[in-house]
Amino acid sequence: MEEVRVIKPIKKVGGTVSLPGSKSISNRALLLAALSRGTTHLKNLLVAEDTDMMIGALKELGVKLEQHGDEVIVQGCEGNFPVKRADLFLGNSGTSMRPLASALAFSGGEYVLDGVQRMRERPMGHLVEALNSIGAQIVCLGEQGFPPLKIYPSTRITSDVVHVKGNVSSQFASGLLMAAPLVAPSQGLNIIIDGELVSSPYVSLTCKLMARFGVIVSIDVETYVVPSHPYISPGEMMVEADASSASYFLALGALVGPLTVKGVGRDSLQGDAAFVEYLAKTGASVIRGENWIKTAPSIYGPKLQGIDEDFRQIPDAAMTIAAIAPMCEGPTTLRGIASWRVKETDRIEAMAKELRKVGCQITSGSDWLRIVPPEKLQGATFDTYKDHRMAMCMSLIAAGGVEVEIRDPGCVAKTFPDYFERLASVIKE
Ligand SMILES: O=C(O)C1=C[C@@H](OP(=O)(O)O)[C@@H](O)[C@H](O)C1
Ligand SMILES: C=C(OP(=O)(O)O)C(=O)O
Repeated sequence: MEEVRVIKPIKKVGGTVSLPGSKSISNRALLLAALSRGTTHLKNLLVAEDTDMMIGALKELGVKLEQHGDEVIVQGCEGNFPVKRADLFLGNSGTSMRPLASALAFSGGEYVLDGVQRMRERPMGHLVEALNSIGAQIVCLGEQGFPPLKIYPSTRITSDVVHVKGNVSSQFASGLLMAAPLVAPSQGLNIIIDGELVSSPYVSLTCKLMARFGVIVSIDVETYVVPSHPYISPGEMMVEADASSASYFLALGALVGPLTVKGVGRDSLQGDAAFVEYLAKTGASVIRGENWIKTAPSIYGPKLQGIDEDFRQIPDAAMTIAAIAPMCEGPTTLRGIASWRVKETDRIEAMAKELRKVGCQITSGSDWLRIVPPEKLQGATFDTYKDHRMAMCMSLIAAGGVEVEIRDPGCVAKTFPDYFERLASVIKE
């Protein structure tokens, strides 16, 4: 029988919650540590499915890596992976698939990169085209433009300029950036992002982390100039808490708080830390410290207000805004969310379907979603589409004072295995 998690109506939350490490930082740090000269000691690393995928792949590639819970010690191999032939299974982890494809493209080995069925439906075409345009030899073994990928040995970059499209996933640009310093020609590699760049804070995050490993990228409008330079391990690195995971608790604080999250704050490297700026527009009270954020209900009225905003910079945390929309006064419109359609599931479709169950009126288009809250919220049993964020988002509906059931709650393991336990720990009534 399929497992279901029942969440009783949540009337009040309180206290402080600490959160697991950032997925985006953890997977970048693991790869950069492997590409580095020297040993890196990573602390507060996320321990979840997505980081298991990256760690498993690096081990298969012969990287020496020791893990003790959320601490990992990586012996860098300077990009010269000891294992030259391997089949890598990367689950549904975009932050493993796209960066590893790039890092292995010029490593002189022969590799197959594959994942679960949904990963086979998530686009890779722009990245494969970009890599092949500068001398990589990558073919898509199934449908063109999608995994599984076969990487044939190549070591030589044939140009100092590469173009990559930015409108589908920023992970293509991030992958190219991280791979570039070890294979760039002596004058450097110019990575030009063509067209709009979605999820741009993740590319800034990539550059900031590359800098921690000794490589400085210079940016001139849409051109990223990456020097030919080895990565040097910073020795030790502390991973900050995951800002996307924080969004569920920050939303709860705004609905029935106050609640404080620890480990992410004003000085965060992550784009999703800006989630609270959108939350504040609903009228929620937000206070930020260096590495903590506290939210509480609005001081202006009994309900938060629906908002109409462009969310292309924070696609993951944007889902949390959609999830609280049924409890807001007036409609909420999310724009700039086309990338939702190619993530763990088609998140626009999934969100529309599930929010209708609680009585919302929903309209949507290729890159937008409009949610009109019901007069009276209904409890529901939610499907989660093997999407960790659908499960976490739908749990928030209980803060509207109704009982909810979450099907396949275990899918949160992708980025937040003990989400429901941490949720239970902040519920006061
Ligand atoms: O680079 C990253 O760490 C990520 C980039 C975003 O993806 P897209 O760039 O595909 O929107 C985000 O949704 C994903 O969870 C993590
Ligand atoms: C889109 C996501 O993941 P991925 O890193 O697989 O792209 C996500 O975590 O919401």
